[in-house]
Amino acid sequence: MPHTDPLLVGTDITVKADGKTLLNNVSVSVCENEIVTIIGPNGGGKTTLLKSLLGLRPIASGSVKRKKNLNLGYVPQKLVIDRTLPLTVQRLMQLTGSYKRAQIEDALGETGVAHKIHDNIHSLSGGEMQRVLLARAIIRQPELMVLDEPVQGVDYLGEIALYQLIEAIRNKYKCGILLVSHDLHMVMRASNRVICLNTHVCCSGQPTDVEQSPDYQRLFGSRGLQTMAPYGHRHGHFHDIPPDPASLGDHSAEGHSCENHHHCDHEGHNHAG
Ligand SMILES: Nc1ncnc2c1ncn2[C@@H]1O[C@H](COP(=O)(O)OP(=O)(O)OP(=O)(O)O)[C@@H](O)[C@H]1O
Repeated sequence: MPHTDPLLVGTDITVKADGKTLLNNVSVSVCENEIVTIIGPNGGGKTTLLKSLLGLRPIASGSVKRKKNLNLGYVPQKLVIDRTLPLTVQRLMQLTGSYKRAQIEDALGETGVAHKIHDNIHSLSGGEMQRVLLARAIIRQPELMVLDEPVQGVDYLGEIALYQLIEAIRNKYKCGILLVSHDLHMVMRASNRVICLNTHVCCSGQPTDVEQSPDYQRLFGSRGLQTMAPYGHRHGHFHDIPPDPASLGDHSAEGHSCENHHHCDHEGHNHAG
C-alpha cells in the first residue's frame, strides 16, 4: 500500500481565547492527493483550526508539523477588499506574486474564468469570485491547498460545479486539499476523510463513516443525512434520527465514535505518476 508522509499534521490542538476553549484536543492530517473536509456548525472552530494549522493563530497546547518548505495555497473565508478601490482580476492575481500574463490566463482558464481577466473584482458573482480565488491559489502550484468555505455565496448548482472543480484540481496536481465547509448540502464524494468539528472532533472518517456516526446524526439531524445525496452515498437503508433540535450540539452523553486518522494509507484513490 502506498505510504507517504503527511503534508500537514496537527496533533491534539487546543486553542483558547477570552477564557473560552475554541478547540479542544483536535487532531487532523492531510497527505498529498487527499481531500480532507472539515464540517461543523457555525462557531464550531473550523476557521480557528485552519488558522492554527497555518500558524496564523497561537495554540495553547498540541503541535503542528508542516512538511519542510511546504508550498501552500490558502483561500481565506473572507478577503476584505475596499469596494471603492477598483481592482481587476489580473491585478488581484498579481498581488501575491509576479506572474506572467500567460500564467495568469492559464490559471484563470483552469477555473473557468479566463474571460474575466479585465473585469473589476467587485463586479464578479459569488461563484466567479471563488473561481478567481481558486485560480489565485493554484497559480502557485501548491502542494497543499487550504480552502475556507470555497462555496460561500454560490447557489446549489454552482456549489456542485465548484466541488467538481476542486476534485479536478486535486486529480491534476495531486496536491493535498484541506477544505472547510459548514454547508452540509455538500460533503463531497471526493473527500477522502471528513472531520466533523464542534470545538472537539465529534467524529471523523470516510464520508460514509461520518454519515452513520451517531454524533454526526445528533449534531445535524435529518438535514445532515441528506447532505450526502448530491455526491452520492445512497445506502438504501433507514436512519432513525432523533428529531429533537434541543439535542443539537449536545454530544456529551456519547463517546467519540470515530477515531482520528494520523497517517496516510491512501486507500481508495490512486497516485498516478
Ligand atoms: N480571537 C477570538 N477571540 C475570542 N473568540 C473567538 C476568536 N476568534 C474566534 N472566536 C470564537 O471562536 C468560535 C469559533 O469560531 P470560528 O470562526 O473558528 O468558527 P467556524 O466553525 O469557522 O464558524 P463559521 O462556520 O461561522 O465560519 C466562535 O464562537 C468565535 O466567536
